[in-house]
Amino acid sequence: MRVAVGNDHRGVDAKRRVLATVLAMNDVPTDLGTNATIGVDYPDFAIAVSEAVASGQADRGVLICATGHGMCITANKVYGIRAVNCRDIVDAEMSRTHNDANVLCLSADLLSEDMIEQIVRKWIETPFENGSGRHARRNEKITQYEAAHQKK
Ligand SMILES: O=C(CO)[C@H](O)[C@H](O)[C@H](O)COP(=O)(O)O
Repeated sequence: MRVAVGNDHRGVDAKRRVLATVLAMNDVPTDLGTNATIGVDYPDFAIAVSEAVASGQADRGVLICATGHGMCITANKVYGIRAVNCRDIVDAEMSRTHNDANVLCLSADLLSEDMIEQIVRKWIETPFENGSGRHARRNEKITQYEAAHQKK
């Protein structure tokens, strides 16, 4: 699996753990930055990662900022992105089984690096469940709304 990874200045150390985790799972990470610890703007990196996923250059994306909120808000503006902010492995698992989430957002400030590794592992290894079609039907409703209201 190809995994695009991005972060703001608050997520540089946590991003290194994410990259190492993805590699250890024999998946292929791409670091879309930043490696700067001076203040940057999280939307720049959320958009880069989300567009990589939306265009098919990456299969999934992982984004890290102080809380994960700013990354998640931004990522969900990109057509086709289902981004979630996960704080534990139940969040990670259900966001895959029920929501088919394709971008994972993480808090660098509120999660330990060990917890980040556990979340990333669970989120990458968990397949979409479909749920006798009900999860796919709900995702399709989101996609239809998104397509109908897309502005050029
Ligand atoms: O969007 C966020 C918070 O909701 C992100 O966590 C950012 O990392 C955070 O806002 C950055 O804050 P800073 O004071 O500029 O370091």
